[in-house]
Amino acid sequence: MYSHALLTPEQMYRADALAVAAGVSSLTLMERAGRAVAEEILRRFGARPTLVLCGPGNNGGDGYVVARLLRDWGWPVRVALLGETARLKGDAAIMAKRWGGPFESVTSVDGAGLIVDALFGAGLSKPLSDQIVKLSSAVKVPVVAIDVPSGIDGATGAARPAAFRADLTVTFFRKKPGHVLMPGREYCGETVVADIGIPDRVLDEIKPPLMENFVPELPQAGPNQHKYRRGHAVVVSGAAHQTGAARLAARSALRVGAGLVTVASPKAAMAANEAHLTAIMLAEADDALALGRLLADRRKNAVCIGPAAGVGAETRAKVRAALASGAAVVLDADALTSFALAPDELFEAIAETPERAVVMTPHEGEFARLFKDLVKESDSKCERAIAAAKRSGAVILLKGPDSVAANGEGGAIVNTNAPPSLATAGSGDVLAGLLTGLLAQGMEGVGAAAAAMWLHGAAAGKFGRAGLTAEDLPDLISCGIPQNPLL
Ligand SMILES: NC(=O)C1=CN([C@@H]2O[C@H](COP(=O)(O)OP(=O)(O)OC[C@H]3O[C@@H](n4cnc5c(N)ncnc54)[C@H](O)[C@@H]3O)[C@@H](O)[C@H]2O)[C@@H](O)CC1
Ligand SMILES: Nc1ncnc2c1ncn2[C@@H]1O[C@H](COP(=O)(O)OP(=O)(O)O)[C@@H](O)[C@H]1O
Ligand SMILES: [K+]
Repeated sequence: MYSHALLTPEQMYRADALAVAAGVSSLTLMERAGRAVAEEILRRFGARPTLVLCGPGNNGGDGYVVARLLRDWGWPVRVALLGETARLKGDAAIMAKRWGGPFESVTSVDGAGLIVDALFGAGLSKPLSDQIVKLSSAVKVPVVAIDVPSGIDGATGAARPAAFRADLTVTFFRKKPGHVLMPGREYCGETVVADIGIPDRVLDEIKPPLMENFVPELPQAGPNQHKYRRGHAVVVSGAAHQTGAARLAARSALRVGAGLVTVASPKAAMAANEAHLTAIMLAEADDALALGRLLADRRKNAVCIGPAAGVGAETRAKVRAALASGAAVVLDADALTSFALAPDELFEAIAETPERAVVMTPHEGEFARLFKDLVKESDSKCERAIAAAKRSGAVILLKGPDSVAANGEGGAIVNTNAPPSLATAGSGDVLAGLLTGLLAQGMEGVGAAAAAMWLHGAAAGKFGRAGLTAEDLPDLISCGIPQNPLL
């Protein structure tokens, strides 16, 4: 448990304090932190002139340890201090003394072949000064950041207002949200988590509600499996000239293991759908009433509405019919936009049957339409998704390079395996279909959302760097997952 937890800087301070209370000295933690960074440097770089930029707090303290060890191992090392040695306190002051070498002031990065960024870590409390911003943009050599690249907010991943661009970031015990949320993830380069001896059991007290996504445990078909036991997913088709999105979703639902999948089609779109469907079934549902009748068959236990559904009253009525059916519901794209002028109507309809799963899959634009006041940049993507889940009564899968799945209990999972090739038309439809197929197989809301995000990213990852189209994705989904690169 908690092996993929993300700790905010505050929770990390708590973990630190609990470890100290359990008998590990804070100076030992700092020594191990610095040693872990120095060892990672040694693994990747040959000896070269190294400049360690140290800030006024414990991040700087870790920096002195790195400087001392690299120097003792024969590297040419310089230390630059932001502030004065006389003002250093506690463990950082002790480690500065142990370094024992000269201190320069933080003015330039000239002459360095490697920069160790130990300016600010968890304690970043205000925006970087103009001088540091300038310095960060002047760096042309590899950067190894201690804990987080200076300027990145560990809680949100935001750059305040700029940050060092690291090739390698070494953090301790667990990652922070800022390591996985954008833009922080990009600024970190490769992120390594080092064990510095903080016992895992401190997490039983902290109970961190955020985590990084990981290889999902998927429903398994046993030898006595029967297609009706694997769920029946329904995907609502758009109008005659907008049927492709629903078929992408339907194909993905089938591929991910739903026993049966039916496309519920308007009468005028039946011919187009019929021409393209084979294993997937087709049923006519011309309006909300007909959709309600189709979903009255309780074996149809998960329904997806939104991909190219059309924006307006008809889609709103179909959403209400889906929500009233008792099946698990995935609301995507047009199903969300259709409620832009009256989001509370949607939330009230969801509240009528609180026991079944509803998952909404907005991208940032759709999110802003439904949750106008939850778009403040100062809030982390996790906080925004959690607030939206609490308000709407649905699981929120807020998409992007760092998709977040959140539930109303305050938990959130950040996905990190999605390559940028997924930014292609129709890939969201595939995600919605995967989610529907997993819900049909009985997965609960946030678990299904996390698994769908992971499968989606893994499928795209199997393709080359360019050329991926949404049509390729369903065929790249294999549920015998390859080894997770994150583990
Ligand atoms: N488990 C832990 O929590 C451990 C933490 N360690 C290190 O300790 C660090 C946290 O140390 P601190 O709490 O001292 O925090 P930092 O060293 O990150 O920064 C705090 C200091 O920087 C100043 N400051 C913050 N933002 C500034 C800005 N933009 N411009 C100028 N000054 C600014 C603050 O006033 C304070 O003096 C971690 O990032 C990590 O590197 C390690 O020593 C090992 C264990
Ligand atoms: N830069 C990116 N890196 C990784 N994944 C991305 C990126 N941009 C978009 N995605 C993913 O691609 C999908 C796009 O969905 P969406 O915005 O609904 O597009 P569409 O409506 O065209 O299908 C989402 O799952 C999103 O998380
Ligand atoms: K740093």
